[in-house]
Amino acid sequence: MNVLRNVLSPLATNTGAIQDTLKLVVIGGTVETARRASMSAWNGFIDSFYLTAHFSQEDYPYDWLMHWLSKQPAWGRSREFEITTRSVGRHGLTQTTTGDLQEEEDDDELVHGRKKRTVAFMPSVDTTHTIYYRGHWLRITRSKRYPDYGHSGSLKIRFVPSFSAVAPRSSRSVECDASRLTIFYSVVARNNDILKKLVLEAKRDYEKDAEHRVHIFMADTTYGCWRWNGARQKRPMSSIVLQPGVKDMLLADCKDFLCSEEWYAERGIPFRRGYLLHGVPGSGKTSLIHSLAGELGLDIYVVSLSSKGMSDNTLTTLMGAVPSRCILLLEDLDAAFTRSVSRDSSSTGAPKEATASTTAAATPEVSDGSTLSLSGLLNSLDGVAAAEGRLLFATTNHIERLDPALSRPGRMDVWVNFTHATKWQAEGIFKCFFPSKPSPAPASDCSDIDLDSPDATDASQKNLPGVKRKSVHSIPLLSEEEIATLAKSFADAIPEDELSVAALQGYLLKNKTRPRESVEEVAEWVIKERETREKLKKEKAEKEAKEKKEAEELAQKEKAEKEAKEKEEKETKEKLEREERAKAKKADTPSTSTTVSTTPAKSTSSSGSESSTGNDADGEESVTSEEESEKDGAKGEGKDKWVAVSTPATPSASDAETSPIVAV
Ligand SMILES: Nc1ncnc2c1ncn2[C@@H]1O[C@H](COP(=O)(O)OP(=O)(O)OP(=O)(O)O)[C@@H](O)[C@H]1O
Repeated sequence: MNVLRNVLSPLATNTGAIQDTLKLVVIGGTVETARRASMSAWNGFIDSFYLTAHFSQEDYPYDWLMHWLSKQPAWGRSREFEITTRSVGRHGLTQTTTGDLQEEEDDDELVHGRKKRTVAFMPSVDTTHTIYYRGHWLRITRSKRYPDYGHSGSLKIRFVPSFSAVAPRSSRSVECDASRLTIFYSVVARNNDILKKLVLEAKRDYEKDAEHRVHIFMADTTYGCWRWNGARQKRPMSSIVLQPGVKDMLLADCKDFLCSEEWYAERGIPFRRGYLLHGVPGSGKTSLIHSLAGELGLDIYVVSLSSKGMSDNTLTTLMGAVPSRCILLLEDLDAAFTRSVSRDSSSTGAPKEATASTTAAATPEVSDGSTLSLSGLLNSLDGVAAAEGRLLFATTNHIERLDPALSRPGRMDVWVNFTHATKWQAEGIFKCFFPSKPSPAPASDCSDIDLDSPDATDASQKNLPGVKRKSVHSIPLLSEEEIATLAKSFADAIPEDELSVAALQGYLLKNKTRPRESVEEVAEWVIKERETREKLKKEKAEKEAKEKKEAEELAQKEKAEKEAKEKEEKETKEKLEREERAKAKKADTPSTSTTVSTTPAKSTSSSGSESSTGNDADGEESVTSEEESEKDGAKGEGKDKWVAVSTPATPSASDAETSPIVAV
């Protein structure tokens, strides 16, 4: 008791101080709580005047707004922002910049042969910017949002491109990030009209910029999603040289399909259309699809069925995520089940485990983890989850290798055969390369025209979109008649259906400033081309023969090794078995009878047989025992033969009676 009193006594004397401290704590806490409450009330009050719109990175409006933002002059006054030379938004439009940088940069100029990069200002992540727009102050916050993992505990992260996914055009790989970006737009306004106006303006602006481009999306088999892969300049249909009527037929068919949704719905036909472009390599299949996409204003979604990690599920997911109006491109359909990018004879193209007559699921397990089956492919193309309104284009170099189920009408409605260049095509491509007068078509196709040339009389051409103001190459512009004559001579020198259009293009590219010479030298080139092809063919055949021989030799060697190994294993096994039997035999011998009978073999010949019938049920073992005994005996050659016999540990009376064995 005294001890306790001693402990508490100092406290009792300081009671006043403690009380004061407690008062201070209570008052301080109350004041802080009141301050926080009032702050949040004030913020809530202020926020109640704001309209806030959220734009998520997964959807198109996000791109529109990012595109719009990158063009806002307000960035000139901003104190925190990101500067990027990368294209802006998922759709990667190259933006013009604002302010001083734009004046200093000239996008068209080349520096040491490389194009100058355009610089764009972007809102940095997790900062709030204020922009004045049509009499309103907009508060803009771009922030990262991490996926909601749900309550089930099963975590499924959907990977979406991070902002840095706006990759350079040349890049095929796009950075992935588990987070998504969101933009919040807050504006003080009575109704949401101002936000609607903003979104519409951003959309219009964006679409205007997108007008001259075709956006390419690639299938990402790792995450089962689409990745933006670049925006390409539209290719005019006129730059594709095909037999007369083919382009027009395809274009008309596509247009007709795109405006026939109701017609399909009324008849209960799935609103899809498939085009199979088949034929030799370098004949313009892919180019035509790009050109059609540009003409129809559609994006292209590319799937390579032979890509690593492709499976039925992944393909179904991808097909389900394709937007309603687009071109879905299945490249190299024949390589779908071979996991081979090569198109030589070793690439069968046909499903390995499904014959052409069956559509049964064949799931070839291959080392790269791809488990795409034919039925999986068919289901994803026209199953319940497949998108409506898409134009499916499939290309193949080996139509004969396709499963009929894949190419039947309903899946592939229109087939177009692409052959080697005809004379007609040769003439056409020559004219495309050497136009007789400046063409308004984009410079990347056939109009690499030097407008500084004295022949470029039409000054107005200089302002045409897509026409470069300066060209590195000066192409002489010939008269229409001369071009026609040259084109005719060129076509005459080209053998019908022997060389690919791509090969002709390659030749003309080398001679793009020499139209006359290109015609003079074309016959020689054709001979060289034939020789080269023959040489390549021969080399290929030799290589294949060598590879085949090596493979056969290897197979034989492996077989011989395998056989030798098997033989060795068999012998080892037999030896072990023999040893085990001998051991077992010895183990059967009673420990007390370790004494070895030294009865001469002569006199125990009968006892030996008796031992096999007496103690051993197993005659075989007895024989072995005898054999071993013989072996032992053989060691003492010239002596009498001795056999070892044994007696049970505790011989029964009957045994004692019958056993002829005498332990010495
Ligand atoms: N008919 C054509 N008209 C114009 N250019 C063509 C034509 N065919 C091929 N080319 C040119 O040849 C090149 C290769 O063409 P493209 O890739 O379209 O051929 P492809 O048939 O798809 O070949 P592959 O089967 O190997 O994929 C392109 O640069 C293209 O400009």
